[in-house]
Amino acid sequence: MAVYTEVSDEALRAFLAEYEIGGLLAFRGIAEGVENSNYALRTERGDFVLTLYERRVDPAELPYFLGLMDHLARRGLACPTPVPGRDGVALRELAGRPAAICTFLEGVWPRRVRPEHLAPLGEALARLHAASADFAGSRPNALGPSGWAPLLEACRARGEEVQPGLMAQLEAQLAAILAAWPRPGALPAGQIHADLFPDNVFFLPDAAGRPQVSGVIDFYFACTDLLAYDIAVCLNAWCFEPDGGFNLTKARALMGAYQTVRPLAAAEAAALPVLCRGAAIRFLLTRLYDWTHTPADALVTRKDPLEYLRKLRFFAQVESPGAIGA
Ligand SMILES: Nc1ncnc2c1ncn2[C@@H]1O[C@H](COP(=O)(O)OP(=O)(O)OP(=O)(O)O)[C@@H](O)[C@H]1O
Ligand SMILES: N[C@@H](CCO)C(=O)O
Repeated sequence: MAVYTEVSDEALRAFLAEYEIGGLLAFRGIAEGVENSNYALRTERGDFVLTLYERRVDPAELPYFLGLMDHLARRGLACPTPVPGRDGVALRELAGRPAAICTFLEGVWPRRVRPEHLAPLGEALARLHAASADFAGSRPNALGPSGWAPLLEACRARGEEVQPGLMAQLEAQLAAILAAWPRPGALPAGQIHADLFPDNVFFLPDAAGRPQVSGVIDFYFACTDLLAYDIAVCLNAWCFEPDGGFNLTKARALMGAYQTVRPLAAAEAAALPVLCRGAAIRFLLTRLYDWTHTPADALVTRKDPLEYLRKLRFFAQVESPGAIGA
């Protein structure tokens, strides 16, 4: 489910008349994703994705997201490129919602992550960081360290229903993470994706059958924060096996390929364990919030918060960055 706003054939044709992308041949709602309404469009000029921005996206932040995608695409990163209308404006309105059309990216995201995915992922992430170095915009990370305590409070009333004792554990973990968090200015910062999970990275095989990144999507959590925090998000999202075990081979492949493009400073490598704990508690808390605030019969699939409690515990006992591939 991710078509909250229905668009009639007629309204879409009128909307497309504002663009120079040819006449509409076909369109369909895209079921994946939970935040926004997405439609795949085929026009006389090719394939596109139409997004109508829904409740959780602040319209004032859309110029940052679209500007960043445009900037990265111009620098050769395979990410959706916002398509402007005839008047040069990409952010428009359709069916009462802010809306934009972006280029369609080929490829599929890995349902099962294999070690071969990690090097192309690491290289793509480092290229994203390098390519955004001269991007002029900025956006504070609303889901960064200063947002975690308020999120925890918002979960307090019902968090214990998920697991008894959970809130006390999270409080202790959060206090330890915040105490060890890098001071402002201590590590390189820039534009980060901040949600680079497997379902946001498309792959296609090269001539030898090896997976290559064909697209990075969903920049709607992107923000200005520590670059190494993006690596920490990936270590959480890509390097654990279904049985809960941490896969060091995957982590090393990710880190090694990242560093062929942007070598980590010693301070970044040293901070990686606490950044991983921070990333784990971020996804734990947003999942816990959704779990405790979304009715069980809602159309949206709730994600398991406890998966991230296990990851948080793993990273809390890591003693050296080498144990997680740095
Ligand atoms: N530019 C694109 N090219 C090809 N497919 C795309 C593109 N953008 C989105 N999609 C498809 O739409 C689906 C949903 O997109 P996306 O992940 O951005 O949704 P969302 O609802 O905004 O975010 P979330 O994943 O956070 O719920 C993707 O899984 C993908 O199948
Ligand atoms: N990727 C996130 C959802 C969007 O932030 C998760 O798996 O919890």
